[in-house]
Amino acid sequence: MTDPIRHTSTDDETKNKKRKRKRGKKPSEESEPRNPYQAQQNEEEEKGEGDDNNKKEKKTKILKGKEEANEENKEEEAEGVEEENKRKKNVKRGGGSGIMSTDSFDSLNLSANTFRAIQELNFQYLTEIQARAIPSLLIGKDVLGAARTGSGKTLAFLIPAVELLYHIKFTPRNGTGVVVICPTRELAIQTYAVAKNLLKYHSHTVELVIGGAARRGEAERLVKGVNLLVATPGRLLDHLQNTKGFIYKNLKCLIIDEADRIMEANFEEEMKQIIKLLPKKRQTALFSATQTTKVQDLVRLSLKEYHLIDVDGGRTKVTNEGLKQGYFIVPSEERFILLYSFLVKTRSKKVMVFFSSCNSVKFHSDLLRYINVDCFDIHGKQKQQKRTKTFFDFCKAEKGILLCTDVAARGLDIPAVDVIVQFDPPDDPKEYIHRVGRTARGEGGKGKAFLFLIPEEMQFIRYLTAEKVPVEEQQINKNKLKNVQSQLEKMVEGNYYLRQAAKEAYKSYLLAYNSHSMKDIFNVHRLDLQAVAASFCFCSPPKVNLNLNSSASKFRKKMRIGGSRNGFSESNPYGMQKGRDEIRQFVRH
Ligand SMILES: Nc1ncnc2c1ncn2[C@@H]1O[C@H](COP(=O)(O)OP(=O)(O)OP(=O)(O)O)[C@@H](O)[C@H]1O
Repeated sequence: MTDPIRHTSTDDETKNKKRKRKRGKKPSEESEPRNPYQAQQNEEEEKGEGDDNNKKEKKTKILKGKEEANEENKEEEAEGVEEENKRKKNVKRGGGSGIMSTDSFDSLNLSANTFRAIQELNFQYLTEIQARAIPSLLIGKDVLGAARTGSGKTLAFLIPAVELLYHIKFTPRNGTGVVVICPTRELAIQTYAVAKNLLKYHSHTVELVIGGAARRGEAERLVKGVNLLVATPGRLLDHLQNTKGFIYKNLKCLIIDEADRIMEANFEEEMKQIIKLLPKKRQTALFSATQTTKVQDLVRLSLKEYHLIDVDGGRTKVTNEGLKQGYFIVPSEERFILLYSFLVKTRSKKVMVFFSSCNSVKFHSDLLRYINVDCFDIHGKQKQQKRTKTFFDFCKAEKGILLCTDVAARGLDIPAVDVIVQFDPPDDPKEYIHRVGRTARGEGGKGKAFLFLIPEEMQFIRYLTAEKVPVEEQQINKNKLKNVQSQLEKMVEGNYYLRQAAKEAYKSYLLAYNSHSMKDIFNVHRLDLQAVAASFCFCSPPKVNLNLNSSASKFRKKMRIGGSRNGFSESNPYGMQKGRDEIRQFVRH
């Protein structure tokens, strides 16, 4: 069969657009809280410090000489210093719009081995969250850390974790001293890679335990002694309960990344059990870009006296400076056509497209490939090996399209993503923030994000605005939309596999819609099924067994028990959160 809407790739761009992250520019002149472990540092470090001191002494002499020669400039300099101090005051405590602080890594007095690993990353200055969280964690405080996406939270908790292991001289015989819990396997893989890098010059052991991986190999490594363990909740609990010889009684520090996500319904129970099993006498750190009341539950459950570090409190917007955000109001039947036209236009870019279900990712990736739009796809129904390979391949790619579910919404630090498309809307504004946070990361990062909404969903913008997310409507140039609907319909009709995939995707779209947490906006009963079917390339709605009414009535019943029909109010702008009986995140329909 010939492809009716094949497009050529002869105009493939050759631009090499590797972007380097900008770094902080000015060194700090303020003295830093001293690392309490400093006195214990070993000979190797002392030698390093000795060299440093010599250099510092030399530098001071040169500066002194210069000062004497420039007596007359002193006044000007003093003014300059005052200006600089004012500027620093702003930047240091979040007054600036960037993410960097003026503190450098050498001000932290880290062990030579950690410092060397950081130097190799070419990082010189701390980000704001690092400048504020690391000193507190180094002195053993519990921390609840909030800072926008892409602002360096990973190092903010991993550096103190590594320093802790170093200073208490943990060896494999001591078992696990630090556990880091991440909500998704890919995020755990990424965090493990950063931890491994930081530990490069240390002798401590680091391991990863995640669902979908070979459990036995993990167990064997745990028994040998893993000092820093990165894990997803389910697999961690499994090992805590079932792996004999896994020593966790010496645990000194528990770190929970994406803390609000970790407390979503499908992890909450596991987290409670994990916390019950782990030693009570330990340090705990919770981090996320977004906080919810659920985080407060976790705080009560796991933190003692803690430092609340909210870097972005008081900002007028919660998303990154370099991020331009827009939304399209597009009728259901034109959604795929708009996406297709958009992806063809942005072929030279690195784009992530979010869907509400695994089946939808699967169908759309099959369909796009079929019409010669190459793409990656990642979702929870794939084997872990494939997921991991896709993740790394997309990380390495300079351009390309990744279709994904919210499994890729949190924490992933994929280099140089240009555009985020939310083809299906997120479950709430917080998930929106995490999705768009996959671009414009780090200091000076730039990117674009586009949200697709059907006219019935327009109210969602109100909730984004209330959460300080600046979005602007984008006009659709109808002349630029590819006129391929009838060809697509014929193509899907004529291909058994595509037709089946389309049917599954259509069904999953409706089920995901039905389980949306903001039901007053995303009401499945208001959808025009003919138009929805068209967006899945059907000329009329396919027959699928949904039983939406029964789930909807179950939902309504639950809400009545809760005492409120919709739960909307000023203080609860999303409504219906507490009583929701179906969790849409990571849907596996
Ligand atoms: N001090 C630093 N200087 C320069 N770049 C840094 C620094 N610290 C971290 N980065 C880089 O910034 C990027 C974002 O960091 P990270 O992934 O830790 O963000 P995050 O705050 O955890 O984001 P998210 O909320 O999305 O999980 C990474 O590529 C990281 O290597």
